Amino acid sequence: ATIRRTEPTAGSGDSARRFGTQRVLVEPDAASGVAVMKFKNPPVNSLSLELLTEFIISLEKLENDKTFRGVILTSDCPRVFSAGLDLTEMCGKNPAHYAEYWKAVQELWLRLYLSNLVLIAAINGACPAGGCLISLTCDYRILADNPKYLIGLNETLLGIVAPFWFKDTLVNTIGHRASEQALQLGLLFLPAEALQVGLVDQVVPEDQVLSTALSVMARWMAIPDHARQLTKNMMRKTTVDRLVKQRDADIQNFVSFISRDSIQKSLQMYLEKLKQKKG
Ligand SMILES: CCCCCCCC/C=C\CC(=O)SCCNC(=O)CCNC(=O)[C@H](O)C(C)(C)COP(=O)(O)OP(=O)(O)OC[C@H]1O[C@@H](n2cnc3c(N)ncnc32)[C@H](O)[C@@H]1OP(=O)(O)O
Repeated sequence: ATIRRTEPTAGSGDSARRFGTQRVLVEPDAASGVAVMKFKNPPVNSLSLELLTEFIISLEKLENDKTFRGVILTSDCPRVFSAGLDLTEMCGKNPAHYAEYWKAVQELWLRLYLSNLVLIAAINGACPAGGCLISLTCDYRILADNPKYLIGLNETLLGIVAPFWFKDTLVNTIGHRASEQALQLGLLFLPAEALQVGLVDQVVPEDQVLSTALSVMARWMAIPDHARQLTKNMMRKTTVDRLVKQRDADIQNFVSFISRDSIQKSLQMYLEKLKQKKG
């Protein structure tokens, strides 16, 4: 994928210190050691191969810069945090493309789930499927209180199956029984329900999502990094190792599953339904 980096804006002030790429804006605050990373892939921040690649690059840059200890993930697109994996990347393409795409999805998850940074999701919009997965990799989730901002792993509604590492990430967050129901039914939770089941940690008025994320971040950053990082590693490494051990097999499973005629038909019908919703 071609990556176009955004140039720093001329002049002084915050905008002058922004960096990032075309689809991932990074607003760094060196004084606090916190960066706000905003997805900007209109209209719905679907996780295209380009967005995944740019996300990985921006994250790596922040991980390697010792100035930064915390990152807030949020959306630059109104009303949507992320619509999840880009369905057009999984429809009508060839097996090599599916393999490349899935490898990028795995890579992002691996890097996020064991990131040394404190990651906080400031969920300012709808958050289905892959969008929910990204938020689940964070250390803390804050969701805007809006009945349109549904969150969950709704894969079964599309006729597809969340892979084991999506499932593991959910189970680690809300437990086995709640995950069993949520995954089989493809549940998309309202904010209050998401809070009740433990899918998010806080629900706040829409205009307070970012400020809440910044105050929560201060609390997490008060903990010595080495102790927090080792603890995070202890909690998450087994889950990550499961995928690392069978990464290639997982890609092969994805490619053969997604290439099935029946799955292609289901995805195409789902995309059609999304488009018809407007008309
Ligand atoms: C053995 C291993 C097997 C592994 C199997 C595969 C596992 C796959 C795992 C992951 C699953 C996913 O992440 S799949 C994606 C699931 N996502 C969704 O179901 C969300 C779909 N989108 C919506 O519900 C809505 O778009 C929204 C609530 C997010 C926003 O609604 P809004 O009304 O604001 O916008 P529109 O619906 O009008 O959409 C605008 C525009 O965007 C297109 N669109 C939406 N979502 C996607 C998407 N995920 N990918 C690609 N394109 C998407 C939509 O069609 C509209 O397009 P047009 O403007 O051209 O009409």
